[in-house]
Amino acid sequence: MIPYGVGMDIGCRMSLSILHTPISYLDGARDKYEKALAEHTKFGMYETHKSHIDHEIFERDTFDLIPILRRLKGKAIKQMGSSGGGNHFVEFGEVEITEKDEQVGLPKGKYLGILSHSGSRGLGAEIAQYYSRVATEQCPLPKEAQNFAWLDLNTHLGLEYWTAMNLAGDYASACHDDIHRRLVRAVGGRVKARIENHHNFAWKEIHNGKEVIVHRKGATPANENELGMIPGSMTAKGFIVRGKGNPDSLNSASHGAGRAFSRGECRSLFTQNDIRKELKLKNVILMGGNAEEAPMAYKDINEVMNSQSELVDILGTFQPRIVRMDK
Ligand SMILES: Nc1nc2c(ncn2[C@@H]2O[C@H](COP(=O)(O)O)[C@@H](O)[C@H]2O)c(=O)[nH]1
Ligand SMILES: [Mn+2]
Repeated sequence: MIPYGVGMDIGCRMSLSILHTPISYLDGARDKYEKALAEHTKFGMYETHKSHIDHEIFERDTFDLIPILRRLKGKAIKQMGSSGGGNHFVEFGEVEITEKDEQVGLPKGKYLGILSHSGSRGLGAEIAQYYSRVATEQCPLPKEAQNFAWLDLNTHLGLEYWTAMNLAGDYASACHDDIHRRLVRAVGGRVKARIENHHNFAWKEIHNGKEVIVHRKGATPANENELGMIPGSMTAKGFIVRGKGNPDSLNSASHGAGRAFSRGECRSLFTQNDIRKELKLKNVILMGGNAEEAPMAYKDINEVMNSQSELVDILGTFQPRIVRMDK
């Protein structure tokens, strides 16, 4: 098990709620939806909600049995329902279901959607840092290969990481549920379907008749019939997908459009004015954000989807309309 192969934000994921609400409500009352994002989402290192939910996850023995988790429990409670910095986002937008699918369970048509992107916050970051360091100590490798240091799952430490990683994944999922619950309570409506997936995580799977640990760092699981959400950018459509279980990609697909420009390049390439123009053109409102996360930073998602037509089927799209990010 390679802790760095899972990534430093364990359980970074996409979660899409599809509401029963007609999409015209969003265009008719943009202020209401903006206000909900301003008041009921929290971002970055310092913002947290005033009230916290009693989530089942905090009752788990795991938090008491592993010393690093015992220390991190208080922080995890405080950060529940918040999102990270950088390109983590929460947005309202337009879902269009273009193919009928039993698991999605919705007729073709347009719906109001909430899409969130974030991970396991301080909890996952500290788990990742701690066990990456431990793996490096356990498994001396040449300097240039140190990120590949592993922990054997048949050892105490390996099992500890596996347990902590799974807890961080469940915590990330619970954070998204809390984000969506707060927003739905603020704007009203009912959730008809939820499509979500981790894109930084590891799973025990059978490939070529053998049990292996598949590390997906920046990849969407695309096992046969598995649903997932692949975003584009804050101005481009994202895609609701169903995996084809293609063994050539170890049943995986891309987890987004991916960057065309690094954060450093974005700082010198794009001005606030360029971003404002692009947002206006695509009729998207942005709250927060900066040049590093500019929509022009990303590749063309349509080209990316065309290149992975052997990995996933497309069931629908999500067009962001109001986007909130950290400042
Ligand atoms: N709907 C939105 N999608 C976005 C936005 N900014 C980036 N993106 C897409 O998400 C993935 C996430 O990549 P990660 O490596 O940080 O997990 C990225 O590749 C883009 O396709 C946004 O504001 N809204
Ligand atoms: Mn991510």
